[in-house]
Amino acid sequence: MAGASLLPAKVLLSKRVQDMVLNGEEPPHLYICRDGADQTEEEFSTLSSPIPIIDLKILSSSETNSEQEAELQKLHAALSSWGCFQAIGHGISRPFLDELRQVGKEFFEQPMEIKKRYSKGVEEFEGYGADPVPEEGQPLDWSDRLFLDIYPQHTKKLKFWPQSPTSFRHVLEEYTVQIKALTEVVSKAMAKSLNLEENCFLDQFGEGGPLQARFNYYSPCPRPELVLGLKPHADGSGYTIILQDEVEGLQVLKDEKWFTVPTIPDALFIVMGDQMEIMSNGIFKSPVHRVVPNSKRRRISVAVFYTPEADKDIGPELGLLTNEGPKSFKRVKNYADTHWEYYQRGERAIHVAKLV
Ligand SMILES: O=C(O)CCC(=O)C(=O)O
Ligand SMILES: [Fe+2]
Repeated sequence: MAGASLLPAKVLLSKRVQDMVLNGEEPPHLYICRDGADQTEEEFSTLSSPIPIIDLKILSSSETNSEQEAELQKLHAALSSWGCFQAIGHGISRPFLDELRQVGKEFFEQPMEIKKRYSKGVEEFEGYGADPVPEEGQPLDWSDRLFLDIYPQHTKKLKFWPQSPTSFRHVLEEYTVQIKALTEVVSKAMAKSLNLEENCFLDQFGEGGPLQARFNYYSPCPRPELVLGLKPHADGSGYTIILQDEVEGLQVLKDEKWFTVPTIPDALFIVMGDQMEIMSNGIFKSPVHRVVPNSKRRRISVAVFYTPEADKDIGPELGLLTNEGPKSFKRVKNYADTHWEYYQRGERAIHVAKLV
């Protein structure tokens, strides 16, 4: 144990957190990033309620009525203050969401030798493992992941797609179809909430705007106050759609306080990434969020990142640029790569696109 805690990041990241927990190991030093002195558990739970809930069913109807107008205003308010919302009425059935949670759980709960068939290299993104080695001095996340490119079709690398549980591939393919449809509804609603032409964001993403899925497995931690399941960050995506299980852990930073995202079984949590903040000229916020571990229960989530096509220039929608609201961001390309460089250092990247 004592020896294990001095291992370098590269070696630690070639081990799975899940294995350390099964072996009864305490977090090695490179995972330790907190002294347990931030907000208490009680404070988190009392702050858990105000994250807005938006009914996408109301927003997906093509005819505009007063109910839709009110929901669009709610969406606009949610994204300009929180940068995130709980989506209900999204049309993906509860039994299907349960199936996705189930195949994710079954994958991680298999013996290590089966999971290792889908292993990534420590410097790679795709496959089973942990994030690539961060820069020196950066803490490691108390979690394991399975990261997969899921759309467009030609980007899929099936060697990383689990064959067990046997329904994994089929369920993820079906989820991809449903999420792709959802991105259309959400992107159009966001445009309408800003009084823009409804396809404007979809055009910026491009038809081939990639979708990438990350199955996150947060093992319980014997010293939860010392580590994080996922360090504080804002996403580099356009936006991210997160399916949680019944265990809380995701928190969003607002007004310098951490708010726990409640678990709602049939809701999808949608959080803006930096590229949506840029495209909305800063009206929508890309919030910092993190995952705190639990001492007893494991938590699973499935995050799908929706990102503009890599080579496409994106920038603030012209319809938002007025004398009162001058251009706040320049046009950028391949922002996800820049975001990653900064993420590795524990920093945000959005300033690179900012016009002062
Ligand atoms: O596990 C979660 O709920 C959040 C995941 C997340 O923020 C991410 O993968 O970027
Ligand atoms: Fe995130």
